[in-house]
Amino acid sequence: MLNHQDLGLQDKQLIKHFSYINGSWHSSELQIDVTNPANGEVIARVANAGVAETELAIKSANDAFKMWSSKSANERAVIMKNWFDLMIQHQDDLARILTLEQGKPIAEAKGEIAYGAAFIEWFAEEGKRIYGDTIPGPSNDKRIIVIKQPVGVVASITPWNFPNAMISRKAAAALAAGCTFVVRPATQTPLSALAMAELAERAGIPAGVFNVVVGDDARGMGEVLTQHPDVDKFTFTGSTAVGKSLISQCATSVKKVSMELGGNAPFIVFNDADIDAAVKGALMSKYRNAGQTCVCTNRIFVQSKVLEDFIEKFTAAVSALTIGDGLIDGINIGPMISSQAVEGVDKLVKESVAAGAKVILGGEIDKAGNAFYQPTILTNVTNDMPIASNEIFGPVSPIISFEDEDEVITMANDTEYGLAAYFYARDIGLIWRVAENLEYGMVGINEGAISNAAAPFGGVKQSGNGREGSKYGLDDYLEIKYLCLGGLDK
Ligand SMILES: NC(=O)C1=CN([C@@H]2O[C@H](COP(=O)(O)OP(=O)(O)OC[C@H]3O[C@@H](n4cnc5c(N)ncnc54)[C@H](OP(=O)(O)O)[C@@H]3O)[C@@H](O)[C@H]2O)C=CC1
Ligand SMILES: O=C(O)[C@H](O)CS(=O)(=O)O
Repeated sequence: MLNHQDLGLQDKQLIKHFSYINGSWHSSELQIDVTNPANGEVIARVANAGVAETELAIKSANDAFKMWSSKSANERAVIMKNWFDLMIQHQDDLARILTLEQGKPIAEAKGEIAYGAAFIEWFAEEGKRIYGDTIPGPSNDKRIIVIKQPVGVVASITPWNFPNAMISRKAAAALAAGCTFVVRPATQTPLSALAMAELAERAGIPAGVFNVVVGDDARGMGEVLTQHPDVDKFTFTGSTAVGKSLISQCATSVKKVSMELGGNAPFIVFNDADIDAAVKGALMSKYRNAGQTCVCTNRIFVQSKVLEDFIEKFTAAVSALTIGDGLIDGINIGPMISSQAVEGVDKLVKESVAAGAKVILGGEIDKAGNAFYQPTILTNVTNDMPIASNEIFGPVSPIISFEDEDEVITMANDTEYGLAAYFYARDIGLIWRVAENLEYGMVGINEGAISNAAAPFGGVKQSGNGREGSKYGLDDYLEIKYLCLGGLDK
């Protein structure tokens, strides 16, 4: 196992080994090996918390709720701004920790830290704008008043692919609303979450307000987080399959729920598109994080007149991508999260080739190691092939040709998912018709990178419910209370 000196951090105190509960580090036997997916090296060992620690974290959050929610929005904003400043100040170390445990290229990891911190900055300010209403009543002896109040204790479970930003996207809104927060991060990537807790403590976030419980008993800890009577809201980011199970667990106590789940994004190139811009957008939306994002392009639809031109230019661009250890400057494609994930992607490719798809680039596990999959392009793909009907979650571009607008909208919508979609066109009538007819929560028009703190991130159909980021992102952490003030005519 590497010791802290080998991790190359400026601030070695950012590597934490124990869950953070009620403002203290809960020591117990170090049982979970955190490994670098690029080489399988153990970079740290962390304590394996479980149900008991999860219950303690919920109790701590519940005990802290009155204190935190009674602070003014300004008071909370000052503390959150400290947290934002510390995240930015330690951006390089946080990015290095992230790449070491998750694998993404260091430039992307730095981008994730800035993206994650942006939610803290955004919601520190947004918390000051939690407005209520007065509504003209049915008679002059009454007044109708609406106030908004924090829902209470928020529990969350987050995935490995964005181990910093998926936590801050939730915690920032929760804390700004006056809620307290418990997160159980993915077992493979706990270090980013624990580093966030270290900086939260330094920022002055009071004990019990932000808690991180790390453990490999996902199911047992999840049952507590979704069913404990002191949890008022549950929020999850991860696969649709797990999300469905968690929603049903929340039903037992009718908890507020928000879900950011899987996707199957279409990327449509129309005949009148700027092909160079479309190639750039497809590269960004497909190969970010080695294709391991829920908003990654999953199917590329190209209209027949521009098919050959697009394939030629896109193939040249993908061929230029470099694959290797994410810590090496200039690497575009790091390892996937595990060799098992690589095998899953390779299986989809091989099954689709057997069904008639053609590999024109890549299509194999890379010589860099068993967690590396070559940036791949398949042509002659149909919408019913495994590579098109499944969420790939890997660096593979299936290209499907089409003739007309109605045909491609039908194919693009033919999925249970509805998270992100993208298309490139210039005719304004076409743009409006396609934007309105795509059944997705987010649509990139002549743009392949659409995620930012100001925008409402979320999906429809089986990609989830609720929105994260933007002014809408607070709604999931607030309750509306109606006050009827009567007897005013005396
Ligand atoms: N919509 C969005 O914003 C996002 C969606 N996703 C989707 O998630 C999938 C890939 O991410 P991945 O992490 O593999 O997804 P998973 O759903 O397998 O895991 C997500 C989290 O849920 C935990 N978990 C798994 N099973 C259970 C359970 N039965 N009870 C409680 N918790 C559980 C995992 O813990 P552990 O790690 O210990 O297994 C992890 O922390 C893809 O479908 C992707 O689209 C991912 C990121 C963002
Ligand atoms: O987990 C994910 O896939 C993220 O939500 C994608 S993004 O927010 O970084 O675009």
